Amino acid sequence: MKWRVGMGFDVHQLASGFKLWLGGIHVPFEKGSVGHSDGDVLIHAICDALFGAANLRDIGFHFPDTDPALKGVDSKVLLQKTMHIIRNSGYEVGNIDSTICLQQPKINPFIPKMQEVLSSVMQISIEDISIKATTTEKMGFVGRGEGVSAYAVVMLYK
Ligand SMILES: Nc1ccn([C@@H]2O[C@H](COP(=O)(O)O)[C@@H](O)[C@H]2O)c(=O)n1
Ligand SMILES: C[C@@]1(CO)OP(=O)(O)OP(=O)(O)OC[C@H]1O
Repeated sequence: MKWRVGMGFDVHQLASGFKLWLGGIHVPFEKGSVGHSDGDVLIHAICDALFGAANLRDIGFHFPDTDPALKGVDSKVLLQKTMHIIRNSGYEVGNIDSTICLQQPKINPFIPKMQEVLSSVMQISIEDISIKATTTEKMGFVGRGEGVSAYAVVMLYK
């Protein structure tokens, strides 16, 4: 069996008047993520980790932020399309580990639902999807509440 690792990282600005989408679910908060899409930073990091592991460029290559058809798109649709590309290349997902960097709100209570939604979209087991969270102890752009970032690591096999 051939195993390949990939990593993904993404950042989105947080601003009032936008919804906070994370891991495919809406997290109630006074600010939301700004993006060409719905700004789901965790899904974007996972897509980049998947593309990276398969050496298939990145999310912006496949889904350009200049494409008017993608304005406001649900990132779950992008993840579904990404999985299609990955499976068409002969790969299956081993497991995912990820970390969301967000000063507030606390997202631990939402993680089981995110795992459930991502499992359904990606057609992989919940047990293979790890989601963690950290603040940055009030330092930097995340700590000041100006943005949210996410890291993801994916193992693929074929
Ligand atoms: N947005 C967040 C950030 C963190 N958590 C949880 O709190 C723990 C402590 O965070 P520190 O940044 O102070 O280390 C962290 O391990 C997470 O379990 C969270 O739920 N949501
Ligand atoms: C998802 C895409 C496409 O709608 O747009 P954004 O929501 O701006 O997200 P980003 O992670 O900056 O880049 C990937 C884009 O191509």
